[in-house]
Amino acid sequence: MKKQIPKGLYAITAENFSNGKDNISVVKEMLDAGIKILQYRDKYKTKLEKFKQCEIIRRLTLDYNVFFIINDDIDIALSIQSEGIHLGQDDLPLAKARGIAGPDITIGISTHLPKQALLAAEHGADYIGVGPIYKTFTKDNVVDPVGLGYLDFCVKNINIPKVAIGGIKFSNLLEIYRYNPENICMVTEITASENIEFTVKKVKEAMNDYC
Ligand SMILES: Cc1ncc(COP(=O)(O)OP(=O)(O)O)c(N)n1
Ligand SMILES: Cc1nc(C(=O)O)sc1CCOP(=O)(O)O
Ligand SMILES: [Mg+2]
Repeated sequence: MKKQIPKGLYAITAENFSNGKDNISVVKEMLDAGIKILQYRDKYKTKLEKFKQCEIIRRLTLDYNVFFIINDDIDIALSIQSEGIHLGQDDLPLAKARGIAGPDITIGISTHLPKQALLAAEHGADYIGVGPIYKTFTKDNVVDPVGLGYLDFCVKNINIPKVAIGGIKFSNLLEIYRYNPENICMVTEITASENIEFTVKKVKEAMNDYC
């Protein structure tokens, strides 16, 4: 049976913005700090390297009862039985991904425009990424910031969970929080933090995210 993505803070790995640490050690710090939704994202490793890291992280996420999502690689997601996969507008189409992965896996779809959000919801996505809200340097070839207007549109018109993403920091968190998306995603604010535990706890408290 499909598990529902929990509400709250959503974290993503970014080994190249992790102060020289590898994904595994950053993930351990994130889980100890209380992260409950984690996406594995790595654009520089081979499939085998990603698979090996994901196998380790899968065991950790089961121990910590964390909702684990794999970016891009459906085959890795299926082989380690993650709760979810995340796909972008240039990845495999949602219907094809659903056909391969089956009904019980959560599929998240990145969206940057109202039409993309409406289509993703209509075609059975389990959540949408809404972004980049602000300018971000974490992702190559990223589209221009969509701003708070697009978040407002999604909150008012899309009835599956919305994950606000892109350039979100503790300093602008409350601007996003007042729109009340189900999830707020921070990448480098967490991975590049000198004290991940402190940062995660501070953010979760500000979001009233106590799970
Ligand atoms: C929660 C969330 N939202 C958006 C993205 C971006 O996905 P995509 O457009 O496929 O780009 P890459 O992450 O693959 O570079 C995401 N990963 N997570
Ligand atoms: C991976 C990704 N996808 C985005 C999108 O809008 O689709 S923004 C993004 C990176 C966000 O990183 P940070 O929190 O460090 O700005
Ligand atoms: Mg992708």
